[in-house]
Amino acid sequence: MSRTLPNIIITGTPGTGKTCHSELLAERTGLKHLSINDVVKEKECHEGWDEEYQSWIVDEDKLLDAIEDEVKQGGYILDWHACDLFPKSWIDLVVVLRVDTATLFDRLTERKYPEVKLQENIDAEIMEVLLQEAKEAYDEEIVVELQSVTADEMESNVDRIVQWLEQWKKNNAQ
Ligand SMILES: Nc1ncnc2c1ncn2[C@@H]1O[C@H](COP(=O)(O)OP(=O)(O)O)[C@@H](O)[C@H]1O
Repeated sequence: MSRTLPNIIITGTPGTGKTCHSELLAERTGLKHLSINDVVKEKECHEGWDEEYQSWIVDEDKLLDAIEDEVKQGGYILDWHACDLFPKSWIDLVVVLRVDTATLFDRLTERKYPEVKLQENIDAEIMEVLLQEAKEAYDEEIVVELQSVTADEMESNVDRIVQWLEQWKKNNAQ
């Protein structure tokens, strides 16, 4: 079944700006912002709470089952810190947000992340874990890496995605 609207993943290390970008993009385009964190919580797609990391232990199969019917219809912005679990056939664009270490440190400190989680996320950003994950899971030409340090960058990132969306609509017009 072909979609009349695309699905876009906005991913990156926690604190890179996924939620801010997703909300702004949803506002500008009418695409639906799907915060996977909220789905995990609300639909209980998890196997409990990890005290050390202060986060849910996600049940990926349950999560995919919970969103499959909606997402397959198209028009979703999937906002999450992982991307390689979503089937390739669901996804049209993967945006990987990036920030420098100092900025990420400040943002995560402000969020009062536990030390172990803070360090792990800083390391993941330095090692480009999410970018590699995205490139391995999807065709490289649909993976876009964007800087997300300043508000101006967020504006231009969202503008770019809006332009991409318009082009996608033209290419997929029936
Ligand atoms: N491009 C940006 N420029 C300035 N501040 C940003 C930018 N992106 C995110 N932020 C700030 O960083 C923090 C984390 O953003 P958020 O969207 O919640 O990240 P994520 O969803 O990736 O964890 C927020 O306080 C937000 O205002």
